[in-house]
Amino acid sequence: MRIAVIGAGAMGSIYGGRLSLHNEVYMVDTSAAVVDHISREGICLEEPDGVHVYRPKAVTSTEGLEPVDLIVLFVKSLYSKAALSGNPCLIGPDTYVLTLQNGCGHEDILSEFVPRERIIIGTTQDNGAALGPGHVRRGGTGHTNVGMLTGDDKRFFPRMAEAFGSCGFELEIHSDIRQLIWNKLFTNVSLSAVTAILQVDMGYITSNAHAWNMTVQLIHEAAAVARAMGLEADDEAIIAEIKAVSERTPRGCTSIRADLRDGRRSEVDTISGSVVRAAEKCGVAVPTHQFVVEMVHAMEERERGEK
Ligand SMILES: NC(=O)C1=CN([C@@H]2O[C@H](COP(=O)(O)OP(=O)(O)OC[C@H]3O[C@@H](n4cnc5c(N)ncnc54)[C@H](OP(=O)(O)O)[C@@H]3O)[C@@H](O)[C@H]2O)C=CC1
Ligand SMILES: CC(C)(CO)C(=O)C(=O)O
Repeated sequence: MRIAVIGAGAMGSIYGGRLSLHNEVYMVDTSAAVVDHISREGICLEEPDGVHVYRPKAVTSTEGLEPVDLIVLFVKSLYSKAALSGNPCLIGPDTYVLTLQNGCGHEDILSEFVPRERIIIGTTQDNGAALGPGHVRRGGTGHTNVGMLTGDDKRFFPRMAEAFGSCGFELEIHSDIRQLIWNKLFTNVSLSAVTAILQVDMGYITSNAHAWNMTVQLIHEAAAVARAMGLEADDEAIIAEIKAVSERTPRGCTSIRADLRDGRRSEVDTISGSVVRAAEKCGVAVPTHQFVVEMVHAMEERERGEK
C-alpha cells in the first residue's frame, strides 16, 4: 500500500516506521529538522523487544507526489485542518484518511477533505514518547481499533488489515464507532488528564491515593455521560481497565502531559472538552471535567507566557 503518515512525532514514527517494512511510506512533517534526520538516519524506535531502525521516505512538502491509498493523520487535533489542507496532492478519488487521534469529533474536519465513506476513525492501544528527532520510545503495544462512518462497500479494510498486519499491527474492525471512541476516551479524560496536571508518569496514578481518587471521580462522571448518550459504560470495569493501563506502563508519558511540559497547546478541548459538551447536551453534571479543561488551559497559558 502507498501510505502517507502526516505528523512524524511519537505516534507517527511508530506507525510510519513499522508500516515501512512492507509498504511504501512517506513521513510528512513541517519540521525540516525531523525530516532531515529521518532521511539521513531513519526512525529509531526503542521497542519492547529492542531498538530498531526503520527507513521510510520523509518530506516536508508533498508537492508533485501522486495520491496515496491511505493517509494516517498523526498531528495533534489542533493541526488536523492545516495538515490536510497543506497536502492536497496526497488526496485522490480513492484515498482513505485514518485518524487514531485521541478525543472525539475528528470526522468534522476530515469530511472537509474526503467524503464520509473514505473516513476511518479509530483508536490505538499503542503509546509512545518522542525522545528526539526521529527517535521514539514505544511505551506499550496493542490493538489498532478502526471503524467507518459508513459501510466498507469498497472492501478497503481487508487490504488495510493485510498491510498493517504484515508490519505487526493487529487491526480490529468495529461497527459501533461511538462506543469505540468513548472506550478510549475514558482513559484520556481520566488517567491522561491527571498525569498532565500533576506532570507525572502513568504509574503514579495508581501509586498515589489522591491521584487515584481524582482519576476515579473523572471516570464516574464520564461514564454517567456515556450512559446518558445510550452507550455502555460499566464504572467498575472501566476503573479496572485504567488501573491496568497505569500498572502495565508505569514509565509511560501521556501525550497531553508532554504537550504541557514542552510548552505546547494540548488537545484538552477534543478530549475532556468533548465530555463537557456531551454532558451539556444530556443534562449530566461534570464539574471535575470542567475543572480539568480550565486547569489545563491555565497551565498552557502560564507555560507560554500568555495572559
Ligand atoms: N503519544 C501517545 O502515546 C499517543 C498519542 N495519540 C494521539 O496521536 C496524535 C499524535 O500524538 P503524538 O505523536 O504524541 O504527537 P507529537 O507532538 O509527538 O507529533 C505530532 C507531529 O506532528 C507535527 N506537525 C504539526 N503540525 C503539522 C502539520 N501541519 N503538518 C505536518 N506535521 C505537523 C509536529 O511538529 P511540531 O512538533 O514541530 O509541531 C510533530 O512532529 C494525537 O492526536 C494524540 O492524541 C494516541 C495514542 C497514544
Ligand atoms: C493514555 C495513552 C498513553 C494510552 O495509549 C494515550 O492515549 C495518550 O497519552 O495519548
